[in-house]
Amino acid sequence: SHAWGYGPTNGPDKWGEDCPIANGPRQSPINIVPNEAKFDPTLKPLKLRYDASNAKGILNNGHSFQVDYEDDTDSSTLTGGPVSGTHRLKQFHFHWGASDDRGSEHTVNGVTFPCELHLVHWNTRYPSFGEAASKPDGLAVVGVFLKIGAANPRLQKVLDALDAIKTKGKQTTFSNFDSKTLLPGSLDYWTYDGSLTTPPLYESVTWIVLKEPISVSPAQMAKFRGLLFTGDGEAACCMVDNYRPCQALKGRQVRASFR
Ligand SMILES: COc1ccc(CNS(=O)(=O)c2ccc(S(N)(=O)=O)s2)cc1
Ligand SMILES: [Zn+2]
Repeated sequence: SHAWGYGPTNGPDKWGEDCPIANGPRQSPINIVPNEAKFDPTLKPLKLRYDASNAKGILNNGHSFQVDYEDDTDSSTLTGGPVSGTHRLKQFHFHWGASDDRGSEHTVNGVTFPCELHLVHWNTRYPSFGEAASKPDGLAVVGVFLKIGAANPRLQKVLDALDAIKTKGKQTTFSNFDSKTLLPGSLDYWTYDGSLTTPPLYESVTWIVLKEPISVSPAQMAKFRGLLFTGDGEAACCMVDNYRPCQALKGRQVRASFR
C-alpha cells in the first residue's frame, strides 16, 4: 500500500482506509469557536521549561520537518495547564500552505493561518514516547499559530537549517535551540481532547492551542515552501499544504484558560 501523504491519491480523505480511527470520536484538528469555549477556572497556568542543549537534530520526514529533542531526562518539560504529571518535549514541527490563505490545522471561527507550530510532549507516566503515543492521556501537543507580519527572528535559525534537509529523509545536527523562544508573550490557551493529525491518528493528544499567534514574514514562508515531500532522485513535489482539514467535534467541550 502506498504511504500516506497529502496528495490526491494518498491524502486526508484516504487515510481512513488504513486508519479506521480517522472517523473516531476525538479526531484533530478542529475549528475552535471561542464563544463556545467554556472558561475553566480550575485550569492551571501552562509551565514550559525547555533546555536548549536538548536539541538533537532536524529532519525532513517527508510530511513536514521536525526538530528532535533528547527526551531521556526531565530537562525539557511541560507541566501544569490541563495535564497532570510531567510531559517531556520530544519534537516540534510545522504545517503550512501553498499560499498565505491556508496552512494551519486548527482554525478559529473558521479563520485559517498560513502556518501552525506543534510542540509534541509525552507523559512520563509511560516508559517511552512509543508507549505513550497510543494512550488516551499519552501526549500533550502545544499548537501555536503563525500569522503573516514582520519577519520573526526566532524562526530564522530553524529556517536557515532547511537548505540542508530539502528532500525526504535528509537530516542534520541542530543543537542549542531553545524552543521556548518560539512561544508568544501570552500562554492563554484553548484545550480539548483530540488526536494526532497524521496517521496513525492515535486519539492520545491533549491539545493545548495558544490564543496568541507569533509572526512570520512572506519571505520566511517561502523558505518553508522550498522543502520537498520527495526524496533525492524522485520527481520533485513541493512540501506545501501538509495540513489535515478540521474534523467533527462530536460533542467535545473546548475549554479556555482565560476569560
Ligand atoms: C508507531 O508509533 C508511532 C507513534 C507516533 C507516531 C506519530 N509521530 S508523532 O507523535 O511525532 C506526531 C505525528 C503527528 C503529530 S501532530 N500533527 O498531531 O502534532 S505528532 C508515529 C508512529
Ligand atoms: Zn502537527
